[in-house]
Amino acid sequence: MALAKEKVIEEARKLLEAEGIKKSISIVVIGHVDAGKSTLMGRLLYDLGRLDEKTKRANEKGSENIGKSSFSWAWGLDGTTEERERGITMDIAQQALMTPNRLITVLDAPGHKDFIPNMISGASQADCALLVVDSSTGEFEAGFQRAGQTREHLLLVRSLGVTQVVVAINKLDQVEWSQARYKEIEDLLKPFLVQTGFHPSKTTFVPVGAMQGVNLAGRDMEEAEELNVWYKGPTLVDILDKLTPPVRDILGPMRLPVSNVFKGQRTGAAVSGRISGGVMQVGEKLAVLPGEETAIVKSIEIEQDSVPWAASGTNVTLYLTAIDPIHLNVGSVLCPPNNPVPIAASFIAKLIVFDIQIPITAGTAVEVFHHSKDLPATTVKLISTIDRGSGKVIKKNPRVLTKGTSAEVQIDLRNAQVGGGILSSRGIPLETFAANKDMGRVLIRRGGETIAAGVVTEILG
Ligand SMILES: Nc1nc2c(ncn2[C@@H]2O[C@H](COP(=O)(O)OP(=O)(O)OP(=O)(O)O)[C@@H](O)[C@H]2O)c(=O)[nH]1
Repeated sequence: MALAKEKVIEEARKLLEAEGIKKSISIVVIGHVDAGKSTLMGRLLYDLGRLDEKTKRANEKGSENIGKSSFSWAWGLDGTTEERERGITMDIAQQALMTPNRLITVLDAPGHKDFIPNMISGASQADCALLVVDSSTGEFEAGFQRAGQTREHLLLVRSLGVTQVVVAINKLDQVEWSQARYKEIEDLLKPFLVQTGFHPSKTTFVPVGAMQGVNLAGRDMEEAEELNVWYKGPTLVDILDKLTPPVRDILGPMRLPVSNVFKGQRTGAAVSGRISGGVMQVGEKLAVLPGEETAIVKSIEIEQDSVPWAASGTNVTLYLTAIDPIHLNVGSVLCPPNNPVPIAASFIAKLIVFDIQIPITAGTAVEVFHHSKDLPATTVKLISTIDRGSGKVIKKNPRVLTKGTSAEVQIDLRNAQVGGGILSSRGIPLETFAANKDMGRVLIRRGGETIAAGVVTEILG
């Protein structure tokens, strides 16, 4: 028997307010190629008891066999997730970390070449970014200069509404744990972070050595001796444990943007994603947008546990009945049939333009990337350029948008059938950023390259 909605909301509220309960938060790991992202996460999983000895040893052996023993920690993330065992291909690897006060979902993008699109789907679900930088001589500079990914990733997560960032300054063992080098990198990054729109109070720096596990969960070890001479601050885990959790809008309408679809033979249709508003419960009927289909929630899983209901901010797997799995797609949105997400084909977005060579003009053919889906669109009208700091209009009706500009732009989806015809020409489920943060973030791409990112300010139709 399903509980009355009010009852579920009441229970959710009680649970959220309860003392001692772990607050959930999602982080996306970003940084230049080879900065040590996977090593850091693999080692952290191990230190926090999420990677067992057997897997660790198998990874060491496996990576040694192919002559890449220095990558053994990264294998903890890249090879053996539960999802892989179930034979599911994922856009982004998800891992859960447990710190004393936080349940942290880590969104890590596997693969190198097509990294940016994967990172984007991670970033569009994240509350916080963990930026890993390589402190070795020349390497930080390489990652930070124009073509390096450090700047681009930071700009991207910020323009998608992520406001908190933790910067792990890694590989300090390569520079003899030099405090001066640590300070130098911090001093170079700080002004850039402010300029990108991160408030200094939401920015934390931490020195680490991911490979040796120095200052991740602790630094009570021989390898940390040199660091301990000058660093008395928190460990990475201490910092993660104090991240500000997202405000959960449990009273708002329920929205579940689908980030993965599983079509198991035994289990039937299942979807996963992070609830971005409201509450849902077993037995509830949900609309699957875009389209006319509905489904019934057969069961809800959080972290492999079956639960009767789930609230906004939680990553869930839903098993569904009364629907043909053919109607479930990555990018679909599940919501109550009586309070659906608007379907939009034309909207205004506030964008930040990336480091592009060819400027954006009115009429540029682009792709809108929203919740793991790419859709053909046109920048119909360049409304104004905006000062990033004050938010004031600098120029109305600009002729072109060049790199680094902030602007309001009208975007129309083009008449095209996409992704097996499921997302039709009539539009996509979209809301303004003010109504729902997760539903109101978009990326603009051109020829596979991300050229701008931002938030939806108005739905035109
Ligand atoms: N000396 C040293 N090497 C490290 C440290 N952390 C990572 N590495 C090495 O740096 C290399 C790259 O590490 P990865 O974890 O694969 O880096 P990544 O950022 O995930 O790389 P991509 O997935 O290619 O973007 C590996 O050879 C690691 O062993 C560290 O603290 N010290």
